[in-house]
Amino acid sequence: MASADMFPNVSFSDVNAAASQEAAGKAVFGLDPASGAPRLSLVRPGAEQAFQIDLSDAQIFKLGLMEWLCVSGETEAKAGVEEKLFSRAIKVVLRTEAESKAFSLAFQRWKQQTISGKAGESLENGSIVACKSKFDTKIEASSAQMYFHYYGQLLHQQNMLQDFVRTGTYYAAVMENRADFEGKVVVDVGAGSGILSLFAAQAGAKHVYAVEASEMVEHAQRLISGNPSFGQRITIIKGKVEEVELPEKADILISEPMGTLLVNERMLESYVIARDRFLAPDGKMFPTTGRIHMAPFSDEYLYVEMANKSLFWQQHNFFGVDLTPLHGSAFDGYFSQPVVDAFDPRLLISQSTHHTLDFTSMKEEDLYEIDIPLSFVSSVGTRVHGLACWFDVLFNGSTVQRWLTTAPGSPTTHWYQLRCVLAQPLYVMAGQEITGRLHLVAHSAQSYTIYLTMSDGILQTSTAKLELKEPYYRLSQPQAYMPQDQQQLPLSSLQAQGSGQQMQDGLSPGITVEQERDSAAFTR
Ligand SMILES: C[S@@+](CC[C@H](N)C(=O)[O-])C[C@H]1O[C@@H](n2cnc3c(N)ncnc32)[C@H](O)[C@@H]1O
Repeated sequence: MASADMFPNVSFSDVNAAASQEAAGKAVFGLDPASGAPRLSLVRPGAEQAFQIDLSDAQIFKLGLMEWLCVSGETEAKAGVEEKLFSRAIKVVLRTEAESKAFSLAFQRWKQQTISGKAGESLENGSIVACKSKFDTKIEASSAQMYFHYYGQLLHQQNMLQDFVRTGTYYAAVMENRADFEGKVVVDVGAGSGILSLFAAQAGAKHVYAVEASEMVEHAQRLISGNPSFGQRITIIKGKVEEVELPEKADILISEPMGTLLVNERMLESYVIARDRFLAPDGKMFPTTGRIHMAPFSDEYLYVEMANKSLFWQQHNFFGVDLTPLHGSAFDGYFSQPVVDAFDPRLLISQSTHHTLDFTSMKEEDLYEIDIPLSFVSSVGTRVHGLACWFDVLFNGSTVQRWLTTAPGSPTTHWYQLRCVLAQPLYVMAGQEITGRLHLVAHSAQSYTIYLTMSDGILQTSTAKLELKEPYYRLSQPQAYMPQDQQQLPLSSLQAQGSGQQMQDGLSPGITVEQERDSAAFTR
């Protein structure tokens, strides 16, 4: 397949070389992984790199119907005068006129990515007319690199595929709604291994464009080729959905853009951008809407476990060193980590509330800051240790509406649930109102800072600032549920354990040994 980014059958030669030899191979447009600058690579079979052209200072000249001269320039100061030296000129020959035209368009499009300011910004010698893609202007390059590296590995795709609740629900949602796929053009937004594209093709899609930015495309291509009865109707396109061009509009988008707390990874923004770029008016989206659910919880064990972690810093004589000056910071640090685990829903002390995101109508900017007012009525008199959150998404099919839920008490998914724990718990009575605010602010490392306020409306208000990108994965065997009145780990017992001697194994009685989940560079 010849896409705008890769031309598999070209021949090329170095015009400058004394004994120039024509070589056959492929031409690939992409970004230099080190500098991020756009470049054209001409590669011989066996992946031997022949030439690399930096597009930021390159021009293209038409030599014939299918022949182009790519000239990359270098500026050199000679005797104080800037002189343009043409360091290299490569002749590229395409196979067909159509390919030749696509090659020239791709050259211009990739060259435009050189300009990295904001559109409309003025420079000394004019104003910027093109800009970095929406993704690149929002997201730090180092975060994106780590993110796509993570998804480029089969083990992480396998982790998602093996989440049977997730993958099975997608399969059911597609198969039960064949009418939404049969004879339709589908775009798979962030295709990964290509699994959802294969589901759409199984449901009778006319054609599926599988867009994926990571190196996973190579594996996806093999998976699709190995399933030829469906694979023939799937085209894999390497690139970000913010950047690639598709030849036609889609009738339906399918994607799995959900992270922890629904919004982590900021991929929902890419899903909304893909809607605006690729979806025909009245097209469908699978999933269609998402909801963040929230409820206050009481979990003395969890609270004590978290507070215990910082007791290490209460030692006055650690190899002769007083560690206590750092205890406060360590305590704050542990409570800035949202806890990811599967908890017993009986720990919730009120009905949950939810905040809905309608993927079909929301603006991408709506995801930059999400502000949710909280109001609950406690069903028991207890200590409130924080806010528990989970999410669900709806596949609003023409035939069947299907929900994928990550709620506590439902079959566990790889997202588990998320709890924001207050360093200062509140005490409430049965029937008392709990109010507050959950404020999520997106940042350039593809995640959110969480600001939580909870109040009993009279005397006590507790606040927390948490980093969604750095959760505490508290995963072990399912946590045993202990009724509220039997949770006997008051804070006073904590303080009693403060000596170095008692802290040697770092555990307190009754607390489950946690098992940190694979702490990969990027976790969902
Ligand atoms: C959660 S995975 C889902 C993979 C696959 N659709 C599935 O359901 O198993 C999200 C995928 O989207 C890709 N992705 C994320 N943001 C993207 C973007 N802006 N453009 C293209 N691909 C993106 C990631 O590399 C990753 O493979």
